[in-house]
Amino acid sequence: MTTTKKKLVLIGNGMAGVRAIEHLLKLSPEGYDITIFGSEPHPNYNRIMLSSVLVGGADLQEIVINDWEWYRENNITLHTGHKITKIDTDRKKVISHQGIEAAYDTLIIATGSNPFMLPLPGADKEGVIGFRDIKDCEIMMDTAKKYKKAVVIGGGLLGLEAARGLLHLGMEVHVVHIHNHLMDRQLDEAASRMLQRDLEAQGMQFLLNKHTAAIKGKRRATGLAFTDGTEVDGDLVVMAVGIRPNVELARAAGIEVNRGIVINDFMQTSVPDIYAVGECAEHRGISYGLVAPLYEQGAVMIKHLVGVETAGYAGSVTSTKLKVSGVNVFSAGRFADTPGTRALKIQDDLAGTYKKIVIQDGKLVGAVLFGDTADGAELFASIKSGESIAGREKEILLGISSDLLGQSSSGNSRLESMSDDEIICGCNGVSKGDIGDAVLNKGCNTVGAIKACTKASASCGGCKPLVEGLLHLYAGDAVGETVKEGICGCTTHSRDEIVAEITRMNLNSTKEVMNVLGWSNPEGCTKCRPALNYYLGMINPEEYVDEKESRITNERFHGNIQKDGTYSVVPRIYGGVTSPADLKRIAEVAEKYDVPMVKFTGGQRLDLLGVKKEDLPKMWADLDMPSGHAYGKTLRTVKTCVGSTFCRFGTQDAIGMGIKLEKAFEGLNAPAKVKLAVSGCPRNCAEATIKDFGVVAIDGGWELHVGGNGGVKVRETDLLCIVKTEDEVMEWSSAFLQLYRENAQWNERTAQWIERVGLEYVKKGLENPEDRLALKSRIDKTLSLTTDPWKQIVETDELRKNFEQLNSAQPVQL
Ligand SMILES: Cc1cc2nc3c(=O)[nH]c(=O)nc-3n(C[C@H](O)[C@H](O)[C@H](O)COP(=O)(O)OP(=O)(O)OC[C@H]3O[C@@H](n4cnc5c(N)ncnc54)[C@H](O)[C@@H]3O)c2cc1C
Ligand SMILES: NC(=O)c1ccc[n+]([C@@H]2O[C@H](COP(=O)([O-])OP(=O)(O)OC[C@H]3O[C@@H](n4cnc5c(N)ncnc54)[C@H](O)[C@@H]3O)[C@@H](O)[C@H]2O)c1
Ligand code: SF4
Ligand code: FES
Repeated sequence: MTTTKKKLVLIGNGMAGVRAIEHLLKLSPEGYDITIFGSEPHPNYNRIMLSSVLVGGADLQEIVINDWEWYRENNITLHTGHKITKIDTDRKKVISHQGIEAAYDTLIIATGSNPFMLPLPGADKEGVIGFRDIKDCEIMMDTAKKYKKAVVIGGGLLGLEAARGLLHLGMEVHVVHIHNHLMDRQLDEAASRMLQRDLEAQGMQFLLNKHTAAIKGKRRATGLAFTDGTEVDGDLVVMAVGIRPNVELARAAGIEVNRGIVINDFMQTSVPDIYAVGECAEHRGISYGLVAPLYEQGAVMIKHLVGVETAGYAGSVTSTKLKVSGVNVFSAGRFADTPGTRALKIQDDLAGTYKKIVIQDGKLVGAVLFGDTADGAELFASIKSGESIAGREKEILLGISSDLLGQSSSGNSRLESMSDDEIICGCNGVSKGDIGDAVLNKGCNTVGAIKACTKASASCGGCKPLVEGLLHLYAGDAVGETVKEGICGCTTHSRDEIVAEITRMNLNSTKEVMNVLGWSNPEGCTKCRPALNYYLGMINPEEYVDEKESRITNERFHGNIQKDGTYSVVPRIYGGVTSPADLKRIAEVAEKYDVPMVKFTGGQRLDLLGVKKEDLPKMWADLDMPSGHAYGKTLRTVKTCVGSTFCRFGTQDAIGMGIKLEKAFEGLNAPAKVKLAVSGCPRNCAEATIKDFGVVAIDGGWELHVGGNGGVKVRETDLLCIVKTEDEVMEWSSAFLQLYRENAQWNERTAQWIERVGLEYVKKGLENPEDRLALKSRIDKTLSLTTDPWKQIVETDELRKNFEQLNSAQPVQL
């Protein structure tokens, strides 16, 4: 007899909700039919890491916690970009704004928070944002390309991390704070002043004790006006003044709501079969805004749901660490001096360190650290344990980091006596047991390996001392050498070592490389898998079979995914020269498939935007034009000016040269995208001097320029050499691109590569004609094997079926 599974619906595809589902899958893998609705168009990602994305420490792909594959593998029905607008508690179903309905036996609400947007005059202007999601991050990155000045309102954790990111993006940043010291919710004044001084040294500017009265500007924000009559300029205003639990949906459904959705110790709301977890919930009067307590709530909730005996959730003590590089700040528990508490402080202005511990009834109840935060994890463990520190206060104040494996008052090592369930890494919900498993069963013998395997210490880094302590506890003498930086957390091998080993041992699959070179994470990650796939193809173009599944998402779909989940289709238009017939065909296809926007790109071609993924192969077939590879790490465009064909200044045929180059290099796999341009005279209308390879015609020849970039960090090219003939242009461009392909790191643009290795290195590599010809013959071999991906899919039944299967899955936007 088949038993029907219970239906579980989760509203909110964020950190707390999906973490709870992970627990459910462990405890009751077959018990529930799970449906998840998320209003963002992304799979579950690590919101914490948005701060790292802004400072270039991670890219959006790297912050995905569970990719689309995970949902599929676990038979979870996922609706991204679907906001639930109604919970019908009588009929036990939820309804999305697009009208999708899903019935539930159990409902979990995990809708998180909304940034609190100060209701100031002008708050609705363009350029006024919060900092909460990928969209906000993208707006900041885009704005920094066009504007120079940013103002952040709020000098808390979020505001300072946003400000650091904007500084990194090249903006001038003012932080406006309502109190007289920063991070007033986490730090006392002494620590806060030290923090301010260090952040000022990084270029951040502060306006303290300021009350914003209005946002200036007409359509777009241009700055702030304060109640004291002063003003500050800013083309971007980021509000980071706290968050508000997202409760409207629950309130409208008649669920009891206070500040957050009111829950009991098992995360049950006032309505039967409806739970709430995460920032949207309020437990014993507290709505938490950090992941560690939310993960704790989720674990208890799921045990309760599946009937595993558990104590109720009793609330959490929290700790925070500011994620700004070059500044170490830690705060935990009740850090303020209040009646009944005693505080011990030590401040070293020379070393720039500060430490305060707060004691009540012989127990540690709070701590603030600045400058040296190594003791943070241990202090936090002591606060949580509630152990007596009577008689040891000064010892603790003077430094207990060496005490990690020392004796606690109970006589056991504190780390040893922790239970396996205890969370070590709050940011990633990694327990002591998970770390033990990584060391004892998965061969991790360095902190880097544990990080790659479990994600412990991968976000704020605050737990690193505890992870180190546990590593020593479990591995003893087998602890590995201090880890040297590998290409990602899965390995300690550098790019050069990997390429050398692939060549030496003739390795020919990503799996083989990972096995042979002892990857700590046998599946690899989004950083190393595409890199290995590229290196293998670059070294062995004839034998290596490209692994589609190791490619970045856009390359798997042969189109750029847009923020609404649709795709863009950009056919190749060699040198920017088109014909009436091609234009007609593009227009017909655009009409036939209801393409919402047709746009000229900066690379002189047409972009059909907003294409449904199921229409892609049909459109490619109807267009019958090669892919423009607008999505890949490959040759993008060759921009040309009209050159001598029509322009009276032109000295050479720029169009002809450009088309020749584009036809030669289209489809070439490269470490990163590659853009070329050809100008017909030094007036340089094709902007060749901000391209990876730029060709500028001069009287009787061509200047060849390399390493330019026009993106976030504009870089003018370096002059490589001057040549006379078109054949020489082809020879030098081929040799240059192959040298770059063979030597650059994965994801490294030519501009970064040349800055790293130096122009002299490049010139040396190319100066000898024999070397040039050898490089050219290697690139020619690779180029002879390239095929047009659209055509291949259109014409090959099996590939088309594979694509359709990929298609029926969720899009991968990150
Ligand atoms: C930049 C930044 C840095 C941070 N750094 C840290 C840190 O270092 N350490 C730390 O502990 N915490 C940090 N946090 C806080 C942490 O990210 C949050 O506490 C955590 O993400 C909350 O998880 P949640 O699931 O409750 O909410 P969320 O992760 O916000 O998930 C809620 C999801 O529900 C969706 N949703 C809402 N309403 C609906 C609806 N009606 N229908 C469908 N979907 C809906 C939302 O779109 C969202 O995707 C940071 C937050 C930010 C923004
Ligand atoms: N490293 C981390 O742990 C981290 C990083 C980012 C965000 N977060 C979490 O995200 C959430 C949001 O962070 P947040 O910093 O916005 O919240 P917050 O409440 O911690 O800080 C907001 C700050 O803004 C100030 N403020 C309030 N009104 C103001 C006004 N009108 N003008 C100027 N300043 C004003 C407050 O004094 C406060 O210091 C929090 O839950 C936080 O814990 C954590
Ligand atoms: S670069 Fe020279 S040849 Fe080309 S369009 Fe400009 S002026 Fe004319
Ligand atoms: S606690 Fe933040 S990375 Fe572990």
